[in-house]
Amino acid sequence: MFNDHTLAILGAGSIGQALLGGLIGDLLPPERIIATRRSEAGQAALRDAYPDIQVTDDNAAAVADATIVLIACKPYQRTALFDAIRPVLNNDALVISVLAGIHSDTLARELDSTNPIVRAMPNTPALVDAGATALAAGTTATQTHLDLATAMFEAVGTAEVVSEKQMDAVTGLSGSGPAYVFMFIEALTDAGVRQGLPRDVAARLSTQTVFGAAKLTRDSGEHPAILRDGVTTPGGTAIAAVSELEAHGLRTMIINAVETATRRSRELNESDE
Ligand SMILES: NC(=O)C1=CN([C@@H]2O[C@H](COP(=O)(O)OP(=O)(O)OC[C@H]3O[C@@H](n4cnc5c(N)ncnc54)[C@H](OP(=O)(O)O)[C@@H]3O)[C@@H](O)[C@H]2O)C=CC1
Ligand SMILES: O=C(O)[C@@H]1CCC=N1
Repeated sequence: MFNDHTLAILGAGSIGQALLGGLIGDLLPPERIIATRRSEAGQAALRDAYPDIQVTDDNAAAVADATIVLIACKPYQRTALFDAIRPVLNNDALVISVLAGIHSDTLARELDSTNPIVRAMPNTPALVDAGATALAAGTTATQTHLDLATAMFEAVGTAEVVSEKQMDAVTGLSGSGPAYVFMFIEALTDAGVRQGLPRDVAARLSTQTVFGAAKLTRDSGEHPAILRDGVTTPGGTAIAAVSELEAHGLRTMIINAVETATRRSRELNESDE
């Protein structure tokens, strides 16, 4: 599938490198990958971690021979990057954007191109090959382009195809979701410390509890409410805590948080902030 392809990763920070780590060697040989960063320090770190790929700060040179161009800078950093690549982007190169909120028609207009565009919304667990990515094809992308982009993100976790309209919700849920789960793990750890557990013990127990509960949900295919019922002995400890969480509106809090993040994703297409 990737036999004839050359990949340019423009803005290889956290997300760009997560993908790089999964692709290198398995799907693409390192000599057909080129990655860009602005800073000297960033480029040096890339060269250290991936000595066999090409690293540069020259985005125009990076896209000159690329058949797949992954745009992985922050949304507000894209103007300078687009100015650099606009004159030299190959017309038929597949452009994959992970920029939160930015629509494919906005990207096409800003790049002044009819290139096939696929949007992807990964998340940081891609760094450990446990990412959750949703992908949406822009109007000029074919099924082949979507399949190619999907295969890239499947190298670092799971991938779902959605409509472009659903991308803001995905950004609020799984794109931003690790932040909420990290907060939960931190809070659970503090709760253990509050009850007298040593912090390192509490941290290991809370992390493994979240990991185990996620794995059980995924592997069993059971509804989470059924699994929760399995933990709650009548008159026992877990139901006492569940009642406390319900009283404080855990469910509503999460629904509202995802709604706020989804709205913020929508706003990003309209602003440069
Ligand atoms: N972090 C997350 O959880 C997620 C992020 N995203 C999206 O992924 C994108 C990247 O986020 P993330 O990886 O966290 O951000 P990072 O800041 O880690 O990475 C962005 C990189 O872009 C580089 N960069 C900026 N401008 C240029 C330029 N003109 N030329 C070359 N390199 C450039 C920066 O390099 P330098 O540091 O050298 O200046 C930086 O390393 C964003 O658009 C975000 O919306 C999507 C899903 C999840
Ligand atoms: O906060 C952000 O903009 C990025 C996009 C998804 C997760 N983090």
